[in-house]
Amino acid sequence: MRLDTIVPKNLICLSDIREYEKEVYQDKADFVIEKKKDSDEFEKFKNVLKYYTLIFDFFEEEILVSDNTGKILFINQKSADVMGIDPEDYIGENINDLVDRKIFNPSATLNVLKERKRVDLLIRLKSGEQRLASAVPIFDQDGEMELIICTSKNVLEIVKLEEKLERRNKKISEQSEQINQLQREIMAQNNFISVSGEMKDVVNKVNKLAHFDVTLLVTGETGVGKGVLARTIHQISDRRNKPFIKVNCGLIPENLLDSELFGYEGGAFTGADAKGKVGKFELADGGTLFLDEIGEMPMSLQVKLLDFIQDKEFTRVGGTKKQVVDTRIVAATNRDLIKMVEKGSFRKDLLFRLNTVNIEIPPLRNRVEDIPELVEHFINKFNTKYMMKKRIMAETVQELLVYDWPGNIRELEHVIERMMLMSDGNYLTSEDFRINAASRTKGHAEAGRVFCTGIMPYKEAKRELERQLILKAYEKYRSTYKAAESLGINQSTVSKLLKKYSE
Ligand SMILES: Nc1ncnc2c1ncn2[C@@H]1O[C@H](COP(=O)(O)OP(=O)(O)OP(=O)(O)O)[C@@H](O)[C@H]1O
Repeated sequence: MRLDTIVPKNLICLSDIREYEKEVYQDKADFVIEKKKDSDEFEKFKNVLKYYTLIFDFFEEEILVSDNTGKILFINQKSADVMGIDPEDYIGENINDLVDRKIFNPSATLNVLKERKRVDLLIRLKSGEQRLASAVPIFDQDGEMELIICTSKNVLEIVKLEEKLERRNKKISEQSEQINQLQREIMAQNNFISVSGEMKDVVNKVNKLAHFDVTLLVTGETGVGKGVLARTIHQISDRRNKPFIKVNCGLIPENLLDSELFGYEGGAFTGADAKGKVGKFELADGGTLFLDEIGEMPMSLQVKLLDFIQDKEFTRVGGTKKQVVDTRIVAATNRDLIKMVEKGSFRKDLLFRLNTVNIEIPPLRNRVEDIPELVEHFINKFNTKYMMKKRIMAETVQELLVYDWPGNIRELEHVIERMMLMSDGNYLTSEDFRINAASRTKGHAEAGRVFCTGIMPYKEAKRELERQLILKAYEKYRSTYKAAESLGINQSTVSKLLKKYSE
């Protein structure tokens, strides 16, 4: 409700309102009624006046309104209390009188009268207390100054608030420094190397996202570090003291994956434990479930996973009761899930759910600045492991920088290990690299030959050949389907053998 719609038109300034109010309270209603005969309007006005007086008196801020000559029109209760005066004694007086009586000094209102613009200044009250006064001029339609509204507040309170704010900001920055420190320590503990700008961007993204309970999808070629990153995310997150459970969806045969992930009730199927079994989702309750090679997950389980992401509940195999767990999902893949959706082998709705936030780790060839530090890290690691004291020639590092690294960091790690084991001297040379680099071994594989270098029991040799073939194919493709295709066998055989030889 606007005041000017209620207040009779001839009562336009606050001094008139105050007068009007006086008339009301002094029972001189005749005068008012004579001014405006409509008694309904008068009643409405009386109420509005009452409300506005109440509202202004309720304000914590001190308010003093004067006209364009400095004549005081209105003083709210808080202002009167602070100045130690009775408003009635001063309504109609000039601001100068208050200044002369040293009720306060200087006056922001008097400054506005001179400057015709907003004035903020520190004033001192008779009590010696300081206040911050802000006075603003109000102009009419013709640009004439009509009113000056002056508000003032306790400086001490402002200072106290500022100090409080400063203390809080300091605490926040200390806390965020502690978080940064923790993040740096975790990265260091995990030997997570990120020298390049590309990897620094990844680390920044992880640091921002780790604390939010959002499902994450980590993508990148094989061996770029998706697994290490998933563990790092868990350790940075507030779930760090709860379990981190990893499941490689490509390593577990399709028919077992459901019960592995979601568990089963006693006697759910032939051969099942009579007591039932808790699945990985439950084991990871409160923590993180890392679903590696998510692209290998069968369609039937994709639906179940999608339901879980949406509702945080699932049913064990052979059960009917809904299990509710607080498990965060971090998934990873080196496959192109968009293409898989197009081909119909991955659910579009699941991809959308997983892809809410995607962290893409670039291949090593696109962030060669990381190579020298990674090389140093792996040399130290294998020196400790094999009790060696080997180092690398600068020119060898140069060669490592220009190599393509199709198997990324995992390949680099294996090449360094091979070089260290096979080299004769204490310095790894370019020759060592050329002999042990993956491109060399690739040559043999492409030739499709297997050499026997000695005699051993037939069964043992067959088993060893099978083990090497399966692990090599999987290491190269990181997909049981692709590995199966390259070996000319079916995917379930690859899954079964991988499980057998990975244990
Ligand atoms: N930033 C890094 N700093 C140090 N070591 C790393 C880094 N990233 C990866 N590694 C190392 O490289 C190897 C491969 O990493 P990881 O298994 O996480 O790769 P991945 O992308 O999950 O591979 P895949 O797709 O084949 O499962 C591991 O030994 C890991 O410790």
